[in-house]
Amino acid sequence: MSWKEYNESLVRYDDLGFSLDLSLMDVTADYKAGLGDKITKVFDDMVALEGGAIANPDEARMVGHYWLRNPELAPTGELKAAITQPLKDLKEFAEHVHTGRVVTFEGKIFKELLLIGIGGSALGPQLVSQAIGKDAKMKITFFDNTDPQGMDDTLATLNMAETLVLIISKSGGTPETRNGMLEAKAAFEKAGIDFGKHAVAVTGVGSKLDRFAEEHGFIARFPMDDWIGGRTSVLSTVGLVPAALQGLDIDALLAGAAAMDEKTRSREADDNAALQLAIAWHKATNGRGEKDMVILPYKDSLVLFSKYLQQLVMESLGKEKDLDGNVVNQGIAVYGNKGSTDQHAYVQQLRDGVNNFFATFIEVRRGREGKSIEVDPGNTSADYLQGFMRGTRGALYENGRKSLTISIYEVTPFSLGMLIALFERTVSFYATLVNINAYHQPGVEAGKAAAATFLNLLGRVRGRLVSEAKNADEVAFEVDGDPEAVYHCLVHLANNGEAQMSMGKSPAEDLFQL
Ligand SMILES: O=P(O)(O)OC[C@H]1O[C@](O)(CO)[C@@H](O)[C@@H]1O
Repeated sequence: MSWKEYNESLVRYDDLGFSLDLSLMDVTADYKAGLGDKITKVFDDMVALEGGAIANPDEARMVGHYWLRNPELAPTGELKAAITQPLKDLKEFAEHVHTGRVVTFEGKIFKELLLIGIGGSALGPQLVSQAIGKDAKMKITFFDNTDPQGMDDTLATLNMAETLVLIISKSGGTPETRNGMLEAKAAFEKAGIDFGKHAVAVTGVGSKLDRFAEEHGFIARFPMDDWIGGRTSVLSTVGLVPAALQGLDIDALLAGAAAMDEKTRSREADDNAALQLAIAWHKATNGRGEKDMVILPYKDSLVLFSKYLQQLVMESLGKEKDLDGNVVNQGIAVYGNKGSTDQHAYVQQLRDGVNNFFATFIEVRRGREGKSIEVDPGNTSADYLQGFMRGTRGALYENGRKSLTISIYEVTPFSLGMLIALFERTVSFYATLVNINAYHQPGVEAGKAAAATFLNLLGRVRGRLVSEAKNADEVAFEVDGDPEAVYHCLVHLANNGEAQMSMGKSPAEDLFQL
């Protein structure tokens, strides 16, 4: 670590108040030179992707999230209109909600939002509201799971009579989101509210959700296009409808992303933060995901950034095969929370334990608006936050642990847009470096199919319960199922009031009856 390396490795965008310090990643000029041809391909692939090539060969889709903040880039007028028109519509809709032209079932102003979605249809909106939503016009809560207790707990915090429900699902067929919507609908109806008059859908045109919304007279429907992936959808209708309803500055969010896109579109490799970051990931992980990425924003409002990046990075890069069909089992594991809090949790292991990670510090230069008190002579809380961040970087490096530091001036819609765009493009670049498709998610389908098989078995097991006690082997024989899977069905039914269970000495001896 040296002053010279710091100066030489820094990518600084003074006009954006942004810098990326890679001096503690030890990426040498020779390493970069060794990636020469791949770097040319990185730029060529990006030109093709932004030009509307089929960048997701498996699903024969274009990948157009970069157009969302610069619709002029969209390859056709039709695609451009598919961005600009919904943007205009959603702004107008938010204004109508705020000014009372769109009102509740009882003719009152909507004051709260309940967003129902999962994965990319929730994580982006959650990040945005946590990061920049402190003065939001409408309070927002989320259903992002099919946990019934979680939904009950969330519903209990709402004033349903004043709540607008946003159901967000690109495919319109995701079971967790469908369940959440049906649960909310039942709760609203129980409270005497016409659900459709409180509901808005963001989904693909013609999807199951779209049809449901039409049939149930939803107040509004916003389209989500197939050329936007869920994990890169935060700057589409998915993120912008809730953000506009919260009264957040969506133009600044988009402008921040557009500004970072502009900088990182440059073929000047040394001045391209996304490229330098992708190369640093490659060096740290040996291009094979050998190290995990620990995200440490030193700012409470960015606490969800690691969760957001977890999906963006892991769903994009976690792939079994490369583009030539070779088994490569790629990916980079992402976790984190915030500093300095994590110094009192897992940073001990980072410093002294297994060296299987590289850290990403996110520095927010300004501590707070206005004056600070001195917490001890001469020092403020912000001084401490900075001290802990600088100290941790140094302590990690001393022990051979790599880190990089991204600095922004403060967390604003603009800077959040920049950060989102930076990581989106870094993921695109890295995917080219390691020759994988970042834009499909075949692995998720396996879990969905297995869940459907379990639900089918559960239905059959449920039908075999009688007043006479049976063990799992007996029921398994009757339904022609695997005894362990049948046992879990029986335990589930017993724990949810649909069966009685008496414990034996082992699961095989447990008995179940109606
Ligand atoms: O918006 P949808 O279609 O409900 O999908 C939600 C999430 O599910 C996934 O498709 C994975 O199952 C994610 O990629 C996506 O963000």
